[in-house]
Amino acid sequence: MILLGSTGSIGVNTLIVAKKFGISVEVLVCGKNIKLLNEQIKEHNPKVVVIADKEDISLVNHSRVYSGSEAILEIIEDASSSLVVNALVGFLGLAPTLKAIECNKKVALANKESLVACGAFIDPKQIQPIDSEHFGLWYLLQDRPVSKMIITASGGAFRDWDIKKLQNATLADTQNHPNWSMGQKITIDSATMVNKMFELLEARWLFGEGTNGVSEFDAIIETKSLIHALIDFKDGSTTAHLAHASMQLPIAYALNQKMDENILSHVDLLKVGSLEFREITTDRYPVWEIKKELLKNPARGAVVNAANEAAIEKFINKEIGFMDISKDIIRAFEKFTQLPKSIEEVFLIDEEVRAFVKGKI
Ligand SMILES: NC(=O)C1=CN([C@@H]2O[C@H](COP(=O)(O)OP(=O)(O)OC[C@H]3O[C@@H](n4cnc5c(N)ncnc54)[C@H](OP(=O)(O)O)[C@@H]3O)[C@@H](O)[C@H]2O)C=CC1
Ligand SMILES: CC(=O)[C@@H](O)[C@H](O)COP(=O)(O)O
Ligand SMILES: [Mn+2]
Repeated sequence: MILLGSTGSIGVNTLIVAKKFGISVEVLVCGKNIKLLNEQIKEHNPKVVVIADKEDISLVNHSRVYSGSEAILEIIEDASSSLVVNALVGFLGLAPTLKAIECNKKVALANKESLVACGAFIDPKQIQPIDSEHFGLWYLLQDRPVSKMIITASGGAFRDWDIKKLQNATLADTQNHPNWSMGQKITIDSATMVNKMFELLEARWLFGEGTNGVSEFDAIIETKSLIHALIDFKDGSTTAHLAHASMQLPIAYALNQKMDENILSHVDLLKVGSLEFREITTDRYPVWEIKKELLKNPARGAVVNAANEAAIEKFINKEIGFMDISKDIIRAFEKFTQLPKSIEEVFLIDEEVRAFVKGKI
């Protein structure tokens, strides 16, 4: 397989699962964590590696090392593996997703930003979702009419905070996720609830298309992250996908569709005792205000994604407070209303929205 983002949270879990199933690793791609990359090279013996910066090439213990985003695309084209696991973070993951699809490779997709920004131009048949909620929906889906798909949110780091204190929350505060251990950006997205908004879009692109496409999607908070997805069927039944909070189960299915062995221990409901559900409210999660409008026009995800990435950059640089991330997103959403008509337009909108949020236009 080709693994993009090998040193991240999903990347590391992917290598654990690949080892368990004896899946060979042809290409490793990462950013700046050369120390971990060197350990991965020793253990998985890839044929080629790609890193972010040219200056770091000499630090990598491998004879075939390339750098930069163009090199990622070239390697996807040249490599013989038919499976690309995309665990890059952010909009930079989109071009590799598109390249893998163009090369007719199967994409095991963790990089949700690909679908959020460009779902209108991606054929869901070429995607196997790694995101836990979409894996849950895929797992639950049967040949029966569905009335609604529901995904769950943990509520993020600030679900129990006094709302008045949220504006002054720090980057370190955002990283205290109650249930999952994940990369920095998605953990911020979880705290703003942008992650769940993105996941509604992801669900819409994956399951909302075609003649039997589902027309209603929503999210609720389940504080223990044991239920990941629910499906309301037209007949009045609701089914739920329960599993412990580990990405190894979705990854295992993405790498190996036939699963006849145990990956996780079962959830013991007697030990769990009780579950708590909460509504996602706009006072704590202001970005939820645009949910309805966004789901009506999911191609506007390109705007929301770009605004979110630019606002997060400002938050990390301490130029804005935590609640301003959502304000910036809403401001951009109100200003940019055009729908991209092509992939090229997605990239143009992305550039323009970033410039707007950063105050350059
Ligand atoms: N973590 C999770 O449980 C889940 C994550 N996702 C999604 O999966 C994706 C990855 O998330 P996660 O693993 O948490 O993120 P991380 O931040 O942990 O990992 C990101 C990976 O991308 C690499 N990377 C960053 N910039 C570059 C670059 N310029 N060139 C090459 N590689 C680069 C990083 O390399 P390095 O560290 O070496 O700089 C790292 O390997 C995100 O889209 C996220 O939303 C979805 C569901 C669950
Ligand atoms: C593991 C996974 O799929 C994440 O997307 C997770 O759902 C994030 O947690 P939140 O529910 O807090 O957004
Ligand atoms: Mn998720």
